[in-house]
Amino acid sequence: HSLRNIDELCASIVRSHRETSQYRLEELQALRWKVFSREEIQVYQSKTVDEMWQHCAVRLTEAVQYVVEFAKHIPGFRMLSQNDQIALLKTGSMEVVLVRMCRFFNTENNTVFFDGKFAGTEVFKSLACGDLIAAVFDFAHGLCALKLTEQQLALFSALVLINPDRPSLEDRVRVQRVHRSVEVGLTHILHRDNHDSLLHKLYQRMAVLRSLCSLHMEKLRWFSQRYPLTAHSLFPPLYKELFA
Ligand SMILES: CCS(=O)(=O)c1ccc(CC(=O)Nc2nc(-c3ccccc3)c(C(=O)c3ccccc3CC(C)C)s2)cc1
Repeated sequence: HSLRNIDELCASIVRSHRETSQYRLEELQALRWKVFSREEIQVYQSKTVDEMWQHCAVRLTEAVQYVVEFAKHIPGFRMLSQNDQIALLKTGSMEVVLVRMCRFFNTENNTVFFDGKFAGTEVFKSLACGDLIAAVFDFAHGLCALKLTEQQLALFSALVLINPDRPSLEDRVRVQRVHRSVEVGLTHILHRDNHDSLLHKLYQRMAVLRSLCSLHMEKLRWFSQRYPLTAHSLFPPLYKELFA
């Protein structure tokens, strides 16, 4: 790995992250105190379980579509086979959405940017999966505490996505090679930022991420069994393709 290659790899991943975030950090910062009124919260809480799940699935699918775009611009990712790209996105896209949440989570009032304003956990009450929402908020809190820069977040997102341990990969060795180059990039960035201790903490967060995503899949299975019509006909196709 010549230093030039590593710098080029980092630059392209950071550029891809910036171009595939629906909102710039400044925009989210400017909206931080725009929270839902009691009446608006009441409207969310009076939705039925399947209406609220459908509403979240649409939002999540939109966030996942941007993650797919992010992946496509990562140099090593494009070189992988179609099947391996899908296999990595199937399990990794939700994890990257959760990692990106540290951009749109306000730790001061425990709210997340959702539907144009910042929402507390009470907004998601009608989802009937308080444990998933509490776990997602806790995870976002923990990640925000690491105060990642956009560059560190971009490299960490790529590292989470290009995971050679995913099931049903055809060319695991090739994924390992790309994973290692991204890891060298992240280590390089953290060293340059004089924050070497962060890598170990980020690996600990990755373990929490996996359990959070399996909790999400478990809830999705519960939901699809209880509301088969909504899950099969009204969920966005990409959501079904990736999560069902
Ligand atoms: C990510 C790029 S960005 O420009 O920063 C950006 C761009 C756009 C937005 C707006 C946005 O889509 N916010 C969403 N919030 C949540 C959410 C909802 C419940 C709690 C915590 C966050 C969404 C979800 O549906 C979600 C996300 C992760 C895990 C679980 C869920 C809900 C489950 C039940 C499907 S989508 C925010 C930020």
